[in-house]
Formats: sequence, C-alpha cells, structure tokens
Amino acid sequence: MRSSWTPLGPPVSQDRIITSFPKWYTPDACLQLKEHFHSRVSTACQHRNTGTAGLRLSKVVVVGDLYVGKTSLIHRLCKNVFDRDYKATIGVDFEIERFEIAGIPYSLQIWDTAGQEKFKCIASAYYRGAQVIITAFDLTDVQTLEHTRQWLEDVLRENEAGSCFIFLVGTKKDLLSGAACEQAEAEAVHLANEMQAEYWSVSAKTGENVKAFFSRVAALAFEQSVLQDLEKRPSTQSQVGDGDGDLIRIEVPKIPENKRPPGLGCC
Ligand SMILES: Nc1nc2c(ncn2[C@@H]2O[C@H](COP(=O)(O)OP(=O)(O)OP(=O)(O)O)[C@@H](O)[C@H]2O)c(=O)[nH]1
Ligand SMILES: [Mg+2]
Repeated sequence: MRSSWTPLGPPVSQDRIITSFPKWYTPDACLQLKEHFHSRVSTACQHRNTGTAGLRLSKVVVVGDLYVGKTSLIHRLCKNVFDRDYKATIGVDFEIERFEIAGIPYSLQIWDTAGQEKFKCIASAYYRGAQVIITAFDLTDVQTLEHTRQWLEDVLRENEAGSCFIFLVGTKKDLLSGAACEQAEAEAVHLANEMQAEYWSVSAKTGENVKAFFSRVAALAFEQSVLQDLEKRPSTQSQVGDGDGDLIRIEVPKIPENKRPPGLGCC
C-alpha cells in the first residue's frame, strides 16, 4: 500500500506515513507530552500551506561511543537489515529517509558518525546545522552512557544553544530484560532529564521501537520546521489558521511593484 499524494518523486512507503502525532517512549523523559500536532501546523497541513517545510531536509546527527550500534540502528530503519558483524564507520556516512507527515512530504538526512577517537575530528566537521541530535549508548555498557554527556557537548558546541532536539537512545534492548533492563533505563532517564533529552530504548537486531522512535524524531522536526516557516512568512498577505476553524488574517504592507526584489514579482 502506498500513499497517493506525490508531488516530489515516488510515493513514500506506508510505514513512513505519519497521520497522528507519535507518542513518547516514557513520560518520565520526553520532550513534549502533547498528543496532537500543534493546531497551527494541522491547519497549515490541511490547507497545504506549509511553505518550504515539505521541501526541506532536516539534519539528524547520531553520535556515541564506538560499537554502541549507531550504524545498525540507521540501517535497520533505512534498509530493514541487521548485520551481526562489526564494521567500524570511518569518518561519517549519511542516509536520507523520506516521510509523509500530515499529508506533507518530509525527509530526514541522518548522519552516522564514527565512534572511534581517531575519526572524531572528521566526524565533528559535520555536526553543524543539526536540528536533531541523537546520542546513543549501549544498554549493556554503563560507561557508554556516561560518555554521552561529552558527545552531546561536542555537538552542541557546533550548534546554537536551544536550537536542537536532543534524544538519548539506549541500544541493544534485546540483550537485556527484567530488572537489569529497568535499572539501565532508570539511569538513562535520569541522565536524559539532566541533558534535557527525550529517552528511548531500541533494538536494531529485533527492530523493536526503531520505526516508532524515528517517527517521533521526524514529527518533532517537521512540526518545528513548519512553525518556523509560518513565523517568517515573507512580505505578502498570509493566512494562518488557529486550528479551530477560524483563520487569523495577518496584514502585511504591500510593496509597490517597481520596488519589489527580483523573484517576488508575479505570484
Ligand atoms: N544484540 C544486538 N547487537 C547489536 C545491536 N545493534 C548493534 N549490534 C551489534 O553491535 C556491533 C556494533 O554495531 P555498529 O552499529 O557497527 O556500531 P557503531 O556504533 O556504528 O560503531 P562505530 O561505527 O565504530 O562508531 C555490531 O556487531 C552489531 O551487530 C542490537 O540492537 N542488538
Ligand atoms: Mg558505525
């Protein structure tokens, strides 16, 4: 089954179609508790009035110690595969994953970085411009959790404070169960709150929570992109719905035709 609305290229697969706001993993460490898209965003989507948001790629940077499973997580999402053998990432790599959110096409550009110290300087050159930071650690190795603070600091140094969504992701969930899993998750939730991050546990091996997690990432990034786009609408009359059926009309001064910059002329 595929979506029918295809303004840009082929349709996205059914499991990348997001119609309702994806839920958090745990309310104890989540970025937003709300269950619906922002009303202005829903209205803009209904009216196909999302500006350039649907044409944009949101940059997602995945960092964390070597061997925690960053590449495996991305490959599970983008290729639906899992490889038992370890092949260290050298420098960086990226995948583009397309979604359709509330009827609007939207893509994530997911940057996979090397955890090995010797490649850090190559990878860090790609941190800038991140809208989402995913700090990954291995649920079976508490040291990798402790190191996530440093990884986050490194990425934040290259980005504007407060401009990024931060996620803390525990990998290899299939290797833990019962009390050990609860204990590891409790420590991670505690750190996630300190980092102002949202917490998720996933398994690239079984696929558990992988789609749900990236749907959440995509929805939060999309919503933020649309809201930013609505706020900086250019100097023409724009209409912004308040979500309750009414439209707020924003009057913007008209520029005389002979004073318009190139590109603003005809429509
Ligand atoms: N059991 C289990 N093993 C996993 C999981 N995810 C990754 N692995 C294994 O962990 C090892 C490391 O995975 P990678 O994805 O290559 O790790 P990485 O974080 O990309 O490592 P670097 O590229 O060196 O930074 C591999 O042998 C994977 O098969 C998982 O969810 N469960
Ligand atoms: Mg890797």
